[in-house]
Amino acid sequence: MTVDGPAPAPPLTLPSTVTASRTDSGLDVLSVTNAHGSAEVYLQGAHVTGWTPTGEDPVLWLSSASSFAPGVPIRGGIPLCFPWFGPRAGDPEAPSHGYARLVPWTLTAASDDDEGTVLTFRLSVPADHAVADFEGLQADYEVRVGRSLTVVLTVTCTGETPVAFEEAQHTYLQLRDVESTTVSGLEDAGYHDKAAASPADARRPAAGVPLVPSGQVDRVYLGTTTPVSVDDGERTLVVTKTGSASTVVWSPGAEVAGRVADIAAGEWRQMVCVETCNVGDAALTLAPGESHSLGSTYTVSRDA
Ligand SMILES: O=P(O)(O)OC[C@H]1O[C@@H](O)[C@H](O)[C@@H](O)[C@@H]1O
Repeated sequence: MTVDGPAPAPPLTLPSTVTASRTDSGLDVLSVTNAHGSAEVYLQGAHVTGWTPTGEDPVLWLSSASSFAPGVPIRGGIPLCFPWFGPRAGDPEAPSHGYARLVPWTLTAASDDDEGTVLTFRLSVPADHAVADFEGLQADYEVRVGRSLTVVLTVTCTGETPVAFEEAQHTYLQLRDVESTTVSGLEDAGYHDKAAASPADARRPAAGVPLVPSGQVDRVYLGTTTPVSVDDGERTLVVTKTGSASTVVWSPGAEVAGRVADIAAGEWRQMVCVETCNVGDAALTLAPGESHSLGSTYTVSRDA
């Protein structure tokens, strides 16, 4: 089968583990099923919307109220935030979390190995989303679907001047109930509390204890490079990362979720975002010719 999406030139031959289809709304999606697990990846945003290891329950939360429309971010899975995170400083009209999740990426390779299926994508920014400050950046993304899931975003400075940017794998993890879930691995890190009443009050010291998210949680943990474990009482999801110096944890809570059109009533309880990232003080600058890779590996184990 060949991919009928935006400009893979020449069209790639897909392994038998991968099928390509197009939604009624015109989005191209790749479905992966191999001996180790299954996954779905939309070309828009190179967005992994689902991953289920064989015999497990789905690991990624996907909103039942999400839009699946060209140019609209998908709510759930692994949105890629790039080349900025949140609102763009000094540009209130710019889309939240950058343009990478809004535009189709090009599938550049698809193959199987002993551990699963590997898909790679390249971001080609259309003119209506191009931002001059970031024109010198090339972004490539590798998705490995197996017993674990690994995603790696590699950014290369191909221009002639240094470029600064932010990046995040904004992963929504599927839970039983966020308010009885324990997030461990960040307790020794100070954080910037985006939910604080005033910016002057937003810097917080390390909590010293694991986080049990209650109500709205929106935190940028600083200086975090080690794994984060998310235990919902039935299973533990572990996020191991590379090339990342910050971690965002986001749970909207009832009040904020009630104002988000693409989160259905009560569904916020079944997810938490643990985001492998380089944002804020951890933003990166690449000199001409330099590359940087940001990676996350997700594993799941049943609690005893
Ligand atoms: O609605 P969006 O643009 O996908 O963002 C969702 C959330 O993403 C989180 O990463 C941010 O820290 C939150 O502040 C934000 O509300």
